[in-house]
Amino acid sequence: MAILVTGGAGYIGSHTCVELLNAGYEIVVVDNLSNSCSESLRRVKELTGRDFEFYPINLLNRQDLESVFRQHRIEAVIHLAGLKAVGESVSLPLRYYHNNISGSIVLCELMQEYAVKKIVFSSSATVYGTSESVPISENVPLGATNAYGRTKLMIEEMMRDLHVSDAAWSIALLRYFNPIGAHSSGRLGENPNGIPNNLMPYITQVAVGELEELQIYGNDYSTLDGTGVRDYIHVVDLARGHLKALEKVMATSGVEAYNLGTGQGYSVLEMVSAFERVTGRSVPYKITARRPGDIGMCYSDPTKAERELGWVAQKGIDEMCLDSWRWQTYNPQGYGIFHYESQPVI
Ligand SMILES: NC(=O)c1ccc[n+]([C@@H]2O[C@H](COP(=O)([O-])OP(=O)(O)OC[C@H]3O[C@@H](n4cnc5c(N)ncnc54)[C@H](O)[C@@H]3O)[C@@H](O)[C@H]2O)c1
Ligand SMILES: O=c1ccn([C@@H]2O[C@H](COP(=O)(O)OP(=O)(O)O[C@H]3O[C@H](CO)[C@H](O)[C@H](O)[C@H]3O)[C@@H](O)[C@H]2O)c(=O)[nH]1
Repeated sequence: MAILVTGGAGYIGSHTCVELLNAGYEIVVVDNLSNSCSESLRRVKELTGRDFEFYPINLLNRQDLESVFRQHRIEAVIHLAGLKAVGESVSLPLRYYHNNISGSIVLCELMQEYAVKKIVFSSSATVYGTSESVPISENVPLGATNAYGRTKLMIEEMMRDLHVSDAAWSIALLRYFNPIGAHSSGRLGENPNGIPNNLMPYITQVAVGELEELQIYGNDYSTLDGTGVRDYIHVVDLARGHLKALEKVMATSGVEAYNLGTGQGYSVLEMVSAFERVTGRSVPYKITARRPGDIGMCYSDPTKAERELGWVAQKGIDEMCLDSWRWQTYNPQGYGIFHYESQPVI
């Protein structure tokens, strides 16, 4: 029996594969490499000393995906595959609805057909929309402010309806806060395409000299120093949260949402100074206008995950900064320029 990991070649997926393999699970990975490359999976194998099947397929291709269900006895699915760039989702909404929602529908249809009814889904704190009553717990009203966020909300709703239709479904909706950091080996990390949108990859690229300076989007929020506050979580802690959620969905049925965050908020300026302190590098910055759509403060109440999954984030901000920096310095070009067609078969 194996765990099917969709989007396993990506940032969070590759770290989750390492944790699954280290915990002794058999895995099967599917990923169309639209935002990743198979080098990450080669490194997952190297780091864990374990082998697994990888299928470079698109979830939207039902025949291809069905062949995976036919060839393997899948016990449960960890569904991370999806497009995630907020700005792009605003300009290309159909691409996001089609990829994320249709991909999830095809996956769930096949799961139903093959009687696999256990799934851990990558949702996001983005489903809390503009809610700023921190800390944010799972039961506050949901909303989304962009097409990407709406795909997450819709998939959550679709999965709830699946459980209404058949109580045997067992579903964990994991609402990630802000994943940063990298594997401590420096071999796996986030590999953004082009200029990063997110704070930590931008900071590391400034520190390494690839980008000139960080722009801090606004210092007039009602936070301790006026800059935006977020709940940064180490990607390895996040990956371990998937294992805890997996144990839960394997043991029970039902549908539950869980925040995966540390419960602690850090401002942009706090992040910059933590990074500078830990790495000894300076991060020049300038304060600019607020970024449209941003909120001032967002951090989790993670107590439900602790209570029901037995999961607590362990890694602090220093380790997050150091691991992000190690990844950046060891891999200045990320995984390099990889083209799916030219990849060796692994
Ligand atoms: N990184 C974050 O800040 C964050 C926050 C909240 C939620 N999430 C969600 O977590 C999941 C993983 O995020 P990530 O940061 O690892 O992103 P990522 O882009 O690194 O990984 C997603 C993977 O899914 C693959 N993929 C996309 N569409 C596919 C399709 N139709 N068929 C097969 N594979 C497909 C991509 O090639 C990529 O490898 C995503 O669903 C994302 O929306 C991420
Ligand atoms: O160059 C930058 C980048 C970011 N920021 C600031 O840094 C903080 C974090 O920004 P990120 O872009 O790293 O993260 P967000 O919280 O804006 O968004 C992320 O987390 C959300 C969930 O909370 C969604 O999942 C979303 O998809 C994901 O990108 C914000 O205050 C932002 O204004 C800057 O000042 N300069």
